[in-house]
Amino acid sequence: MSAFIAARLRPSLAERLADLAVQALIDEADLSPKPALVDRRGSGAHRDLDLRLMHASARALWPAFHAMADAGQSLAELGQPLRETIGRLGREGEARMLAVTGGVNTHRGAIWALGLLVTAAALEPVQAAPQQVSLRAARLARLEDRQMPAQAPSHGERVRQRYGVRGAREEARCGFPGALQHGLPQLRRSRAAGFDENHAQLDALLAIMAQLEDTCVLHRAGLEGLASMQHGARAVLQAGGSATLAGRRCLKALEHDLLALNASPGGAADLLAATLFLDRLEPMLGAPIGSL
Ligand SMILES: CC(C)(COP(=O)(O)OP(=O)(O)OC[C@H]1O[C@@H](n2cnc3c(N)ncnc32)[C@H](O)[C@@H]1O)[C@@H](O)C(=O)NCCC(=O)NCCS
Ligand SMILES: Nc1ncnc2c1ncn2[C@@H]1O[C@H](COP(=O)(O)OP(=O)(O)OP(=O)(O)O)[C@@H](O)[C@H]1O
Repeated sequence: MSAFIAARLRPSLAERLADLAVQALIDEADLSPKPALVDRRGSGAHRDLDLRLMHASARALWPAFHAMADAGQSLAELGQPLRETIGRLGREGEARMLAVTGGVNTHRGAIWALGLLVTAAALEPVQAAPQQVSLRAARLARLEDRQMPAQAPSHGERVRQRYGVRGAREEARCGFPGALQHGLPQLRRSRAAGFDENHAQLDALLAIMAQLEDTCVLHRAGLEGLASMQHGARAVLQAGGSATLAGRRCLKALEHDLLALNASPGGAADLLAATLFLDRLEPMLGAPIGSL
């Protein structure tokens, strides 16, 4: 193969970042057994979601992530034009998601979190450590999007007003502490303890759930649901994590409690996808191009 053809077959940076984001969404959806969320076993607490829909939605978002990465590279400056461009691309991504799912919200929070992270990664791919990328994503999230159309209050908006919690916007503006301070450290601790990747990822999800003010849970199950999620997740980790017999017993109890309350930790699931993206980003960018 000539060097010219080989160069044309290499995936671009934007393509690799979109691949990584979509893969993080697919892996998050597939991870099982997640308490009350869509996974390989079923739909959890959801009546309008299933695994096939989550996969179709994740794949349909590839062009949106690609366009955000492209914008990061071409505008090349962390400022208002980039913020407003990715705001528009994020809304177009949501519209595409809704078209593919027949109006069901499969990935609203995930488009927001991963969209910011993909853009932040594309801006300065040589500074790809989780801390560096999430800091740039936070700076983007803190900029106002003046083009944002007025909308009816979202579930998150209503919950924020009712309970005074922070929600998805603030989580991003603070640099995704759920992923950086809880998900990622737990993922790496569980791997270091010798647990397999599936259990390490489940433990990472539980570490996020143990402290997050998840507006999905608050919307469906109020403060009682939030307390159940946080205490139940903490109990699994304190029992030794999802790989141990005692931990698995607690995980079953947690799922039982969440299903009884119709609560589903969708925000924590989004932050697990963000955790997986950040965990894989630096190794992927350091690898020779085309090796993904
Ligand atoms: C910020 C978003 C998520 C809206 O948030 P809001 O809380 O108002 O809406 P809503 O309740 O519909 O969805 C929030 C979603 O975030 C996730 N979530 C819930 N709680 C949390 C939390 N504490 N932390 C992080 N994510 C959470 C859940 O998946 C939930 O479904 C987003 O849709 C948005 O405003 N996008 C605008 C387009 C944009 O600017 N995009 C930028 C580049 S992607
Ligand atoms: N595996 C998963 N299972 C369920 N939800 C998930 C999963 N992964 C991520 N999520 C997130 O959860 C959110 C969907 O939750 P939910 O259906 O409670 O939201 P909603 O549309 O606000 O509420 P409702 O469907 O109760 O009216 C999505 O924004 C999505 O990003």
